[in-house]
Amino acid sequence: MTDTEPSPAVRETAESIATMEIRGAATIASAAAEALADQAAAAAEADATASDPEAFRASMRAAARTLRETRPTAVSLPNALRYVLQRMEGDSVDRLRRSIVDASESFVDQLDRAQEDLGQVGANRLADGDTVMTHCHSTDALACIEAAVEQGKSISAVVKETRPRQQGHITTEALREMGVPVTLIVDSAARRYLDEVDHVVVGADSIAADGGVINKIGTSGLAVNARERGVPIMTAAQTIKLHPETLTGHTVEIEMRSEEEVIEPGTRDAIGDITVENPAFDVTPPRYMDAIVTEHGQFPPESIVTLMRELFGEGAAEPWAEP
Ligand SMILES: O=P(O)(O)OC[C@H]1O[C@H](OP(=O)(O)O)[C@H](O)[C@@H]1O
Repeated sequence: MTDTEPSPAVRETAESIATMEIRGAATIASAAAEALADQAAAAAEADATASDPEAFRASMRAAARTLRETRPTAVSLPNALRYVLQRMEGDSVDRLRRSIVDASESFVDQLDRAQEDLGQVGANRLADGDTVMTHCHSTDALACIEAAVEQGKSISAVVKETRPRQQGHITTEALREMGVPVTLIVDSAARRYLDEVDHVVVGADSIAADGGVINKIGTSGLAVNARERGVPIMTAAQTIKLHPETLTGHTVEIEMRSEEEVIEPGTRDAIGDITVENPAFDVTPPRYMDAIVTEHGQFPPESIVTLMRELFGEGAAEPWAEP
C-alpha cells in the first residue's frame, strides 16, 4: 500500500456500493464508516503510513474520496465520511487509528438507535387495521411498520415492485418475516390500489433544505397520486439523510444508471438506435409530502430546514479534500 492507496477492504466496499450489492442509504452509510475503520487498521500497519501521522491522514482522506465517488445521490454516504473524518485526531498513528475506529463504531451505533427511534414516531401515525403502500426497499420505512406491529397493531401492506431493480421483493420478504400480509403489485397499478390503502410510507436518499424528498424514481408520481386520492404519505428518514449542501443553494445530483438495468441483456442491437435513460431517483416537492419522520420527531417538510441548521450549521465541510 502506498501512502494514499485505499486498502483492499475499502476498494471492495466501494465496488459493492457502486454495483448495488450494498444498497439502501442507511446500509451504504454504515458500510462506508466501517470501511474507514478497516482503512485505519491497514494504514497503521503499512510501511508507508505506520509511523507517519501526516501520511496516515492522507491515506484516510484518499479512502474517503474512493468511497465518496461510488454513488452520488444518497447524502448518508458523505455524511458518514464527514462524521468519521471530523473526529480523526491525535499526534501519533496509534491515536489517529483509535479515533477513527471509535468514530466509526459510534456512527454505526447512532444509526441503529436513530432508526429505532424514528420507527416509534412513524408507528404512531399508523392505526390498528391500516394498510400501507410501500415503494422500493427502505429500512427506515420498514422500521415504522415493524414498530407498529410491535405496538400490537395489525398492519397489512401493498408493495410496489419498483422497476428496474425490483427492490420491492426485498421489502416483501422483510414484511413477510414480520408477519405482515403483503400484496405485491407492478408499479403502474399503484393508483388503482391507493383506494385500498390508508398510508403511503417511503424512505429517502436525501432531503433538501426546502423539504424536497429525493427518493427512488417513481416516488414523486406516487405522492401526487396519493394526494389526489386523499391518502397521507410520509417519508421515514433519519437525519443522516439531510443534505447539508442544499442549505447553501446546491441541488442534489440524481444518479443516472446503466441502460442495461432497463433492457433485456443482449437485446441492444435488436432495439436499434434509441436512447434509454435510467434515472435512479426523483424529487418529490414538499407540498406533496405530509410528514418527514426522523429520530427527532415528525416535521412538515417545509420546516425541516430548522432541524438542518441545528445539526449542520450553515453548510458542509469536505474533510476528505487535500489540504
Ligand atoms: O436508508 P434506507 O431507508 O434503508 O433506504 C433509503 C433509500 O435507499 C434506496 O435506494 P437504493 O436502492 O440504494 O438505490 C431507496 O431509494 C430507499 O428509499
